[in-house]
Amino acid sequence: MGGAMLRGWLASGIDPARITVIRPSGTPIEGVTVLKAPPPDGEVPAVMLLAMKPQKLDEAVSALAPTTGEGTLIVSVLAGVELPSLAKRFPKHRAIVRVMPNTPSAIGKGVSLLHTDGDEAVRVEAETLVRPLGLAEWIDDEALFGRVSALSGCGPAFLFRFIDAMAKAGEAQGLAPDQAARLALATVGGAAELAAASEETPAQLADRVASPGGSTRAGLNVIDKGAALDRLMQNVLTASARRNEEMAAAAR
Ligand SMILES: NC(=O)C1=CN([C@@H]2O[C@H](COP(=O)(O)OP(=O)(O)OC[C@H]3O[C@@H](n4cnc5c(N)ncnc54)[C@H](OP(=O)(O)O)[C@@H]3O)[C@@H](O)[C@H]2O)C=CC1
Ligand SMILES: O=C(O)[C@@H]1CCC=N1
Repeated sequence: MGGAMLRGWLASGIDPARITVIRPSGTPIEGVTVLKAPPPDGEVPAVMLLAMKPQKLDEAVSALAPTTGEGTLIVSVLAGVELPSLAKRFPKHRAIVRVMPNTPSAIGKGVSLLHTDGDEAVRVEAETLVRPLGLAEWIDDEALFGRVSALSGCGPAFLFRFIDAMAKAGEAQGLAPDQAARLALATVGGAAELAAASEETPAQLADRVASPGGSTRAGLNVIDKGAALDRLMQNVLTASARRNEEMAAAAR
């Protein structure tokens, strides 16, 4: 996820000289400084973005926490790890902002949910930081932030599965796999762009495709029977929210 955000920032024209990536592997990234650990006499960072897995946070804290200062804005994308859990581990900070980004940030089409207990200046700074990555939305209730992280944070994975499922269904009707994959992907991409550009709701747009008594209605009837897709998505988000809460509890 950190790599996707970095790609988005670099593409938006941010000065790479301002960025240092700290990753244990030290795997280089073109254009930016990559270190395996913070330099012992390094500058206090203006912004520190935490993007390791929540399970790796405690391993990382001993090296990272001493490098922050009273002026450091800490931005965490760690799913489930709440502000008090971060503040306890990083006592020196100006403010802490939680961001739940998603991988389309890499192409400037991401969604970033934001949450902080900081002041208006902090909110402006955080929003300015993530704006080049796509849509930015504040969620002021931290419990809600955790519960809805799955919609946009995990959402790309759910949609990638949906694209695959459409392609597999096309294959089952006789299409070659590569052609089915192209058709499914272009259909989802085109439909998403149309919905974004339209003043009509997705439900209205679905009705526009469905000629009365036609083939789309026959397909929609399967999706709509017993609110099958609605119930599936509710179960999906509930499962992700439950896992998020488990990670929150572990970090507390
Ligand atoms: N994947 C996604 O779509 C999203 C992920 N997130 C959050 O992003 C975070 C990372 O997830 P994801 O990118 O999938 O995981 P990955 O395993 O792909 O990446 C984890 C990164 O953390 C680095 N890392 C591991 N240990 C340390 C350490 N001690 N100090 C500093 N960096 C370390 C790794 O470095 P190296 O490369 O050297 O191995 C790697 O770059 C998670 O907290 C997750 O909740 C949030 C929203 C969406
Ligand atoms: O799977 C995860 O836990 C992270 C959070 C959102 C997307 N990926």
